[in-house]
Amino acid sequence: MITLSNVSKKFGARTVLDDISFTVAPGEVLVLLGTSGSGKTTLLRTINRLLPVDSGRITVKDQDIESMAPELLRRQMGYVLQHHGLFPHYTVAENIGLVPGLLGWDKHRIQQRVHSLLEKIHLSPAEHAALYPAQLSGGQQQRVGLARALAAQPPILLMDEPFGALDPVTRYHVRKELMSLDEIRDKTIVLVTHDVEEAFALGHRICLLHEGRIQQLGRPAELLLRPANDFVQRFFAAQRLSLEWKTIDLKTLWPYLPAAAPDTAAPVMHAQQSSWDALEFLNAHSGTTLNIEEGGARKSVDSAGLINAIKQYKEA
Ligand SMILES: Nc1ncnc2c1ncn2[C@@H]1O[C@H](COP(=O)(O)OP(=O)(O)OP(=O)(O)O)[C@@H](O)[C@H]1O
Repeated sequence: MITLSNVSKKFGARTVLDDISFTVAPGEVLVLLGTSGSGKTTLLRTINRLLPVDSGRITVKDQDIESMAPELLRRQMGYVLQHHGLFPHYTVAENIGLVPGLLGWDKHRIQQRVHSLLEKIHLSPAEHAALYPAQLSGGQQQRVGLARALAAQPPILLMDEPFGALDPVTRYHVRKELMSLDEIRDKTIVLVTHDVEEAFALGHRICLLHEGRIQQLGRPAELLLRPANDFVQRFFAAQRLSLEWKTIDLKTLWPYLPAAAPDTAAPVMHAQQSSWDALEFLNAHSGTTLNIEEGGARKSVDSAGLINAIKQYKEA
């Protein structure tokens, strides 16, 4: 869907993107992660031609973006910003209906789309459509920012720290709710964050950048368990333990779970869930066991058995 080949960019004498190549598959969520100033936003902005590259090539659906009119390119890409980027003097409905209006949709169709999006993001058309952005909470503004990006149904979403302006609790809830919307599910998404937990929660793959260079690009578990270099290793060091538990699902642990007879009274968790989910459950219900179900088979495990299984998996 999106391919970058040897993309480089300088600001003055400073190289901010250095020979970046990757492909984002249709329906994939690629997270650009890295320290401040590593080039994440610059990279995102080259994809919709808000910034020109010095060398290299970017294609969207196999078409070189340089050969496309910027407006046509941007129609395929919703853009979500940290500070929502809503127009302060437009109402919520006008902000969301902006792009469909530019595309010449008729008024009735725009109104229907705005109402349906407001309902999806859990705002009430009657209560919120006529308000101005300043009359909304930060979380509500961020929802409207996403609705605006989705309005004309672009196949691609570019998201720059979309939850970055929210406090940690609101951030977690808004993120969970918005990223599970049906409308989001089939989008191809490139999302910038500096939040490691967020990258692991949202990314099918993570591209870790440092000083404009890709340090490693791969599935979250690959970066964590097979770091390509010392930088990658150090980057995740502080959160390594909890990330490991979140990254390793119960299916992966299956061979190391004790082959105990299932406790018929114990609650059941499907093996697609993470070992973190199982650990949290067992911690919250001390003394209990949990039945893990995988392809019709069940194994029974307690906290000690789970910790032991992780240990064996990592040693294997
Ligand atoms: N328009 C510009 N002119 C000159 N330098 C710029 C410009 N935009 C960004 N830079 C520089 O390019 C480097 C990369 O910036 P960028 O915003 O892409 O980093 P980032 O990884 O998104 O950082 P952050 O997480 O802090 O937003 C930084 O050193 C920044 O100062």
